[in-house]
Amino acid sequence: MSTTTSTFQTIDDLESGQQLLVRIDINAPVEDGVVQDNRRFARHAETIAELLADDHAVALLAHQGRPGRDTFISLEGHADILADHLGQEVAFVDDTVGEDALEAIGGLEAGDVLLLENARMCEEELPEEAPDEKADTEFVQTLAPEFDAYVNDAYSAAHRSHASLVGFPRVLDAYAGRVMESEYTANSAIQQREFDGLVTMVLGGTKAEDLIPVIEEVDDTVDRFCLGGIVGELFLRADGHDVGYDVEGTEFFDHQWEDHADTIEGVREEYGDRLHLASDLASETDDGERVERAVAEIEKETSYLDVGSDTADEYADLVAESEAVFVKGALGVFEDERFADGTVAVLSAIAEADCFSVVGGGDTSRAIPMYDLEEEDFSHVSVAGGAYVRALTGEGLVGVEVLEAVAESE
Ligand SMILES: Nc1ncnc2c1ncn2[C@@H]1O[C@H](COP(=O)(O)OP(=O)(O)OP(=O)(O)O)[C@@H](O)[C@H]1O
Ligand SMILES: O=C(O)[C@H](O)COP(=O)(O)O
Repeated sequence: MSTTTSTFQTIDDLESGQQLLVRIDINAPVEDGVVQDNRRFARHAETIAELLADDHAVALLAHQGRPGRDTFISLEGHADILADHLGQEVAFVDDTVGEDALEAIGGLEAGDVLLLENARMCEEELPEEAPDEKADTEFVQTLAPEFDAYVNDAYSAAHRSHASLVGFPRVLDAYAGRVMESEYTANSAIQQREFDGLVTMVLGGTKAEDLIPVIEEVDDTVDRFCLGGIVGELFLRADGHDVGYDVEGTEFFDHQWEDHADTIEGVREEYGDRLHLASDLASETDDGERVERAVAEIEKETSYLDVGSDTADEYADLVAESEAVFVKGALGVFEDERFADGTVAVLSAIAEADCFSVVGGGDTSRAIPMYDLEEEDFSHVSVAGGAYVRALTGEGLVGVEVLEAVAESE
């Protein structure tokens, strides 16, 4: 693998004993309102431990979910998971930028860690705007003076132009943490690789809006795309099948369809045989059993939770004959064993094949330990999802670009 030298300052360049604002990405699965551990916590704990060992006081900024979704919750439970990984207390304050937050930050001493409340609970965090506009927000202007420097360890969120990611590095001296550094190096190197054999991209999960632009951008380098999850159903809908519609209170499909239907149509026409869609899907019966149905016989008023076994076999065969396989997003709701077949079939085929492979996604990468697969059987398992596939296209990540701009101006 070729090496890529980072062009930002890292925590190696920090003087000891400072008051630091550290952006991490512990956006994680939520089950019944309770946050679940994923690989991101352990990875960020390593950066934090290193900072504490260097006598810094650390305030952590992070987000969880998106407003309006049931994964949009407080970070209180995240502090406990992080504390377990870190082996020390992580204080939590249910405020991000108000008086309580400022008081908690003011009380920090060397070796302390404080997690601030979900940054997306601040109105100014989310709208995607240019870094300078984000730097001008009250959010950034209020918090920044409390700190000596800013560390961004959130590579997996670096594709978002949000205040906590791009605003602070415009006003504070800024450094990359260890996760930012290692994911940047690994993902940039992957983008530069060339393959003689077949390259397959397996795309699933819930965030179709992140994947559709990627499908267009990597057009020349990927020989076939295997689609599942929400993005797969949206393509089936474009094919005229009765799936890819919101039913039973889901909010995955219709808004993404409204935004991307034209692009999906265009991609279908242009890519033809290179696009592989599910030929069967799995859902749950009233008795809680998994049942499969051929796509031709699909019913509109049903939630489909996995690809069916014919599709899983087909995708596994395509993986087996590939020289390189890139996975982003799960083919089904693998957290429920009944709907893990598609995801596990593809991951197992990769683990058994002699191919170069990358599996990305904060949620998706959890399937590897969950189904007793070995991380060593994959070339790279990224804690990043949207950011990793965007990096594959060669497009810059705004959160990385602002760090590079700081380094250039030094
Ligand atoms: N048919 C489906 N219906 C509902 N959820 C699905 C379906 N198929 C897959 N999923 C969900 O997709 C999730 C994983 O993909 P997703 O793109 O949302 O996140 P990710 O892998 O963490 O990537 P990122 O890091 O970009 O968030 C899994 O948690 C899985 O339950
Ligand atoms: O999980 C992720 O991919 C990042 O935390 C970004 O989250 P978002 O897709 O909700 O912006």
